[in-house]
Amino acid sequence: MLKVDPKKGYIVGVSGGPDSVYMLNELVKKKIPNLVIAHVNYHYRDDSDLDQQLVEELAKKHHIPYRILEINSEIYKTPIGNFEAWARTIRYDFFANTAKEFGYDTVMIAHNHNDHIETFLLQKERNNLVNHYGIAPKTIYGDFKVERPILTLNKSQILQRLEKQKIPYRLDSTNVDKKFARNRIRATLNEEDFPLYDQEIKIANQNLAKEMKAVYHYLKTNQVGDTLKITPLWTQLSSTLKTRILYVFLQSQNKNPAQNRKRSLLQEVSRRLDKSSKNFWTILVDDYYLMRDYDLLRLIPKVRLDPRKITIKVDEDLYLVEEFPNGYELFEAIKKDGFRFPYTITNDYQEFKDKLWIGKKTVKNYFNSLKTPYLTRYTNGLLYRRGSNKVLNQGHEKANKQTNEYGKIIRIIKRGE
Ligand SMILES: Nc1ncnc2c1ncn2[C@@H]1O[C@H](COP(=O)(O)OP(=O)(O)OP(=O)(O)O)[C@@H](O)[C@H]1O
Repeated sequence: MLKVDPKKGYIVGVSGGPDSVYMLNELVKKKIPNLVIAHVNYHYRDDSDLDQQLVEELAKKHHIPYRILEINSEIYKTPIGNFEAWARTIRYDFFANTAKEFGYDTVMIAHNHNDHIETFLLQKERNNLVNHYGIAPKTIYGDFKVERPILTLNKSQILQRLEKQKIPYRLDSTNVDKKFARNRIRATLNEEDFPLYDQEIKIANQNLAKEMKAVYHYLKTNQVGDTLKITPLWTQLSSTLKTRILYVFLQSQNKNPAQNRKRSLLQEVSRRLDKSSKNFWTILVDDYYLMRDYDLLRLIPKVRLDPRKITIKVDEDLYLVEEFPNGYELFEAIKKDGFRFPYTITNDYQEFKDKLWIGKKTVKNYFNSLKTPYLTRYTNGLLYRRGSNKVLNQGHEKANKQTNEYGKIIRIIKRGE
């Protein structure tokens, strides 16, 4: 059992199954004073009340405060996509709330050695991109820590000890409905092979740590917020490293595509980045775009690129220029043109790149000659008068901080002050 600090307070996740009942019993034996038991009754199975009953009895017997979360079974009338993931979020959020209530910062969970090995084999089989192989003894969930004190104990050891000490438990409810793949792996697992797997996991995690060093080295010099620079060095990196750099880049921006989508998406991005002839492409992922913009890879919320077209008919509409990052430039262009309303403004680059002209060039050729970033092309507004194909502004200028200031002026004009 991992070290437990008797001066600290802990939330203990007890399902009523053998692992968590054993863990709780060990903590009681160690006389850890500040424990709180947390149990979720999902009401997913008919006998889940018996699990809750056992947990409550244990809490009362050992004089440990406890919190129960009961899920209303009505919720199962509408289908829940990924049950495991949903149940986990409910559980961890409840643990977090309980920890907050008691002013503690750590939750104890009873994953065992078998869970650890099974997880690793599943990760390997699925070729998952992960932050750690197997189950980590300590992790972070939001503001609190998750510790797994019995991670080195085999299931058989736990069952034997429970048997020996005549400690009652409920059949591990959480395992009954475990996914097919895990059950298949479980059925073929032999605890005698665990030392071999442990060695394999150790090496896998060591290699991962080395890889992460290279990843951070690249990101340190080439990532600025939601933008990743693709340097000439990129093509020389191994495909594994490229995939992982992209993975960590997305994670750093809280963009985490579902596991089954992740690898294929990152491979696709990596493949496209290697085709250096294309300066621009986008891939829509959920509510954001991954955009190649010359030597940059950008993450952009979808709404930012939505094409818009507005008309400015009178003075009172002038404030609408603020909808575009180059609002200041647009206002200046209207002023220079002598306020000859109506004007149209659009950021629909795709639609107008060959139809509108800036000087002697089409918008597309004009921007290409200046190597204007595609983000600018798709967000900045182009100003023209209806019936004319002549753009009255330059459109390639970066977003201007003065926009707001001019916005104020525009509002003042609007109010006629
Ligand atoms: N209904 C529950 N109430 C309280 N604690 C629970 C409950 N279900 C699970 N736990 C805690 O989580 C541990 C792991 O349970 P289980 O193996 O079902 O989780 P998992 O789905 O593999 O992983 P995760 O803990 O990340 O959800 C249990 O031993 C117990 O400590």
